[in-house]
Amino acid sequence: MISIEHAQQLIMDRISPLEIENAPILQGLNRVTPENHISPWDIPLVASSAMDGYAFAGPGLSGDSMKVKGMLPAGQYCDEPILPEEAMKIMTGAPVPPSCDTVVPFEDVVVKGDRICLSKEVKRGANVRCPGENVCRDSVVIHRGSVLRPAEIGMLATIGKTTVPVFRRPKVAILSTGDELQDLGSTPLPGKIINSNSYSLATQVQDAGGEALLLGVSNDTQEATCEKMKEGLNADFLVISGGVSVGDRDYVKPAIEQLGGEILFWKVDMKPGKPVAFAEIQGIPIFALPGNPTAAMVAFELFVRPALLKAMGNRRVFRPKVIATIKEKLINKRERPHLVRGIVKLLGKGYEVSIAGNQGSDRIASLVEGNCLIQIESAGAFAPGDKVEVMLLDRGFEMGLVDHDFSCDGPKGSQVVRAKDSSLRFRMSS
Ligand SMILES: Nc1nc2c(c(=O)[nH]1)N[C@H]1C(S)=C(S)[C@@H](COP(=O)(O)OP(=O)(O)OC[C@H]3O[C@@H](n4cnc5c(N)ncnc54)[C@H](O)[C@@H]3O)O[C@H]1N2
Ligand code: MOO
Repeated sequence: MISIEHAQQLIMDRISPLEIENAPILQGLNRVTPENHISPWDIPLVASSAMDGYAFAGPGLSGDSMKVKGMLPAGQYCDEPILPEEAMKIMTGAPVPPSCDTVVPFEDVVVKGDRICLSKEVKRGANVRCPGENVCRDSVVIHRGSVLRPAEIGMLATIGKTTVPVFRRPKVAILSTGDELQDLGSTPLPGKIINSNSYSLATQVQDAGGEALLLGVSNDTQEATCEKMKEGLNADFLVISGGVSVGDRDYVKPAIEQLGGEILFWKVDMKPGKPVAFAEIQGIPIFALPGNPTAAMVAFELFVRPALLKAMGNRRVFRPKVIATIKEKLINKRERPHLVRGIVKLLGKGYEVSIAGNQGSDRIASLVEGNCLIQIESAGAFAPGDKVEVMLLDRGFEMGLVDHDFSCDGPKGSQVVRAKDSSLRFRMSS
């Protein structure tokens, strides 16, 4: 059994960034660009007004009077000379006429017929944006390796780009294994359950920026598992859930071997998620995650998400961690480090974390209610008030915006009930 960190290292060593493609800028969001982007022009291109007001040749003294020659809206250029003791009415963003260098806002003049009178002193150059002041021609405005957020997309548009080179999104095939699985849209028969992992894992892929391809379910035979896995080898990654432990019908490892794959590790010293395996078949990275829904999602967070982010050119691939004050006692009597699902809140005095209900590896409710993982080593113990490191799973919480409060009243006619083990409260219509 290897450590989480060692497993992550082995994975990262095997993942290289995918090819680069030119995407329309609207499809560049949250992706990484491998190139520096240089502005072909100055912004503003010519000196322009920062205020709605009057342009004139400055400076101006309080009481100075000027004749207003006309009006310049944004988008119109005027090279007509403006003489001393003359001014041009000008709107924000309009080019300042070449014979002017100063703008006085409307608020600082008194208008008398076709003349204005300055009500205070105006320094030369006031309220004028110089050429290149915002963006300088030939300067790098976005550096290679940047993640394109809305601000970067806006900057690309500012410098006239319609497309942007970005790393390709990985195609990630998702396969669930197990005779007990029924398709979504049916009601589970005794002994059966709905295949939920395909959907949680597919959306984790999407959330990371990848493209999920659902392969459906393979039955618990080695032949069926091999057949379905072969389909997944057309993708960039294959993520499998279930069938990777030591049960009589756990065929994922034998199927990988039958397909000539190399298993790089199996079993990580962690709970949930111990029986996770990482392999390669024909150069395609294969993640075999445990079937337990929470174990599968936690293992995805730790191992698959960073790999997908690296493939998309990201330098920061691991979730951020913060120090939080724990509200309850937490003890790990197990032999494995435990990744406890928690609820972290950003309060005025910093982060505070509580435990998200029952921590069974099957309890997806702990991830519905929770938004972070608290790692506690084997035989570790935290007392209320201790500072603990928590991994934020959720972007709202990176900014401390979301408050998971399940106690609010539901719609009229509904009542709040608790799941049997009180890990989650939810609403039921009466
Ligand atoms: N004797 C041992 N038994 C088990 C061990 C062990 O070390 N020795 N490890 C346990 C741990 S830890 C885990 S985790 C599970 C993982 O087992 P598998 O990966 O082989 O998963 P399955 O047995 O196929 O399923 C486990 C559980 O998850 C449910 N499941 C499976 N697929 C889905 C799906 N697509 N959607 C929703 N739920 C799913 C499945 O019905 C089982 O209840 O093994 C322990 N056993
Ligand atoms: O490690 Mo398992 O993942 O306990 O459920």
